[in-house]
Amino acid sequence: MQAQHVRQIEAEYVTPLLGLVEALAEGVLLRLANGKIIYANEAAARILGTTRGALLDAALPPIIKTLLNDQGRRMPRRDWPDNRALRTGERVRDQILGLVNARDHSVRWLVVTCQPLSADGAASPHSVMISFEDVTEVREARRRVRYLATHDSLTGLLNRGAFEERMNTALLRVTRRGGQFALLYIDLDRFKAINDSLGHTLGDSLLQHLARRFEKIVGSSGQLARWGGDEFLVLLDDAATALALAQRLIEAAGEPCEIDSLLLSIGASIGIALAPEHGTDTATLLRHADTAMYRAKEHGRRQVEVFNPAMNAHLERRARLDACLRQALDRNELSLLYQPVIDLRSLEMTGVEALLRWHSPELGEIAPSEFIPLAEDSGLIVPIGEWAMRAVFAQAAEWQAIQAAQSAALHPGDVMRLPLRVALNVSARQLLWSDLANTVERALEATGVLPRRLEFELTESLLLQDSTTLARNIARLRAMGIELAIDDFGTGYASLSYLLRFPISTLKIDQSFIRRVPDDPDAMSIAEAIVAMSSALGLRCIAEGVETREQFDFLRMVDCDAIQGFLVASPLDARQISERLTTPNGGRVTIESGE
Ligand SMILES: Nc1nc2c(ncn2[C@@H]2O[C@H](COP(=O)(O)OP(=O)(O)OP(=O)(O)O)[C@@H](O)[C@H]2O)c(=O)[nH]1
Repeated sequence: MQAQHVRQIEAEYVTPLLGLVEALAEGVLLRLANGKIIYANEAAARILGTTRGALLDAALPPIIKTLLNDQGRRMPRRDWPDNRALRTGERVRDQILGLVNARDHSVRWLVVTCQPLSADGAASPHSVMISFEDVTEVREARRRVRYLATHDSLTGLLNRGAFEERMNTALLRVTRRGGQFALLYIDLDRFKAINDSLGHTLGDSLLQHLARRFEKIVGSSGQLARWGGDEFLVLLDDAATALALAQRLIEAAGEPCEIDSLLLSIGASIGIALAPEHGTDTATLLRHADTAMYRAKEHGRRQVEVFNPAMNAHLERRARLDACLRQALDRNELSLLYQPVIDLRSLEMTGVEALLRWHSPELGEIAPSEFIPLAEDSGLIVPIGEWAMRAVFAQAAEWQAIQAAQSAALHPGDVMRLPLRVALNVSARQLLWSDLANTVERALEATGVLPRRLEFELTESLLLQDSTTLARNIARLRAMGIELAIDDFGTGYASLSYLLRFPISTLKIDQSFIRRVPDDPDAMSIAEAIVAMSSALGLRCIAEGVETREQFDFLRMVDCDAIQGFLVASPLDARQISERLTTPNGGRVTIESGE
C-alpha cells in the first residue's frame, strides 16, 4: 500500500517536476556531500560547455576547476558556494561567480544559488541543489556601459567624470591623512592649426597617438585623463616628480609621429597645481592648474609652470585687458605712431615704421608688448590688424601725395627725395588668415597708395611654418609689389633656407644686439655678420634700437643701410612726420658729435 502511494506521488508530482527542471533555462545540478554529481539538467551542460555524461561521470568534473569571485579573484575551494552550503547547512543565494574555462581560460559569469538538502533529523546535509544562470552577456554589457561612462571614446583614456572622482578620492586622502599630490594640466599648442590645415580626422589620430605616448610615460605613477579637446590631465601621487614628468610629456609630444605618411609633431604647455597647497577641492585645483598652463603658453609655449597665487592677479588683469580690448576698436582707443627709419649714408628719413598704441580710459596706456600677444591669442589681431592696415595705407597715401606735389614743384638742381617707405607689422595670425590678400587689395584700391611704398614686417618664427595659406599670402603680397621685411632678426632661428625661399627685401637686426654694442664683442660680431649676410643676399639691413653715438658709428663702420632708434628719432605722430617731409632739409637728422 505504501509502495503504491510512493509510486503515485512519483507519477503525479515528481515526474512532472523533473520534466519542468529539464526544461528550465537555468542550469540545475544535484551534488552529493562527497562531491559526486548525481543529476544535471540539459541547461547545466550547455552553460558549462560540456555534456551531461561528463558532468555525471566524475567526482569533480574537469570543467569546474577554477572559480572567480565578483571582483575577478580566484576563490579557494572551501569558499565555493556549494561547499559553503554543505558546510553551514544554509542556503547561498545569488552569488556571482566566474567559471574559468580550463582549455582557453575564457570566463563565463554565473549567478549561483545553492540549496542544501538534509534528511529529517540529520545533523548535516547529504547533498546540495545548485542552480545557476549565465549572465556573461549581461555582465559584459554592464562592463561596457561602465567603461563608456568613464572613458573618453576617442582615446580610451579616463574621461572628465571618472577623473574628477579619482581627484575627489585623492583629495579626501590628503586632507584626512596628509601628504600631497600634483595635478598636471596639459594643453597642446596650436592644435587648431593642425585641424584647420590637415583636417579633423588627422587631428583625431594625433590625439590618439599622443594619448598612447602619455600613457606610457605616466604608467602606474598616476592617472591620465582626456579632459576634452586637446587637453589632458594627470593626477600624480608623488608630487616631487611632477616637474620631471611634465618635461618628459612635453618632449614626447614634440617627437614626430607618422600619420598618413606625414610626420607631425606638436608642442604642449603644462600647468601644475599641488594639493593641498593650491586647493582642497577639484574645481579650485583645476582652475589653478589651468592658470599655470596659461602662463606657460604666455611664456612661449612648450613650457611647464607651477601655479603661484600671483598668477591669479595676472590672469585678472589679462581678463580685464581682454574685455577692454574687445571694445577698443569701436571706441576709437587705438592709434598709430610712426618711427622714422634713417638712411645711414644720407641721414635722410627714408621710411617709417607704424607702431600701434592703445590708450584705454579704464586702464591707461597699455604697452604693445602686453596687448598684441593678447590680441593674437584671442584672434582680435585680425580686426585690429585690418583697421591698422587701412589707417596706415591711408596715411601712406597722404605722404605719397605730399611727395608727388614736391616732385612736381622741383626746380633744376633740386635734390629729389626718396619715396617714403611705410612699414607695418603683420602678425602670424593675419598671415595665416586666408582672406588677407583680398583685404590688402581692397585697402590698396580704397586708398590709392602704391604698393612699393609699403613694407610688411614679419617675424622669423612665422616663416618657419609650413602652411600653404602663408605661402599663398606671401606670394600674392609680393605679386602686388609690397615689400617684406623680417623683424627682430637674429633672435630666432636665423635659418638661411627661408631667406632664400621667401622673397624678402629687408632684414631688421634685433635691438637686443644693438643695445649690447659696444660692450659685447659677440653681439657686435652677430650684428656685423647680419649686415654682411644682407649685403651678400642683396637685402636692405636696418638696425633697430639705436640709442648711442657709439652704436651709430659702429653701424656706419660695418656698412649697415639704415637705423631706427631714439638717437635719431622717437616715434612721432603722422602730423609730425608730414612736417618733417615738408621741411627744407627733408627731415634729414643731425647726429651730435660723440666727443
Ligand atoms: N581633431 C579634433 N579636434 C578637436 C577635438 N576637440 C576639440 N578639438 C579642436 O581642438 C582645438 C583646440 O584649440 P585651442 O586649445 O583652443 O587652441 P590651440 O590652437 O591649441 O592654441 P593654444 O592652446 O593657444 O596653443 C580647437 O580647434 C577644437 O576645435 C577632437 O575631438 N578632435
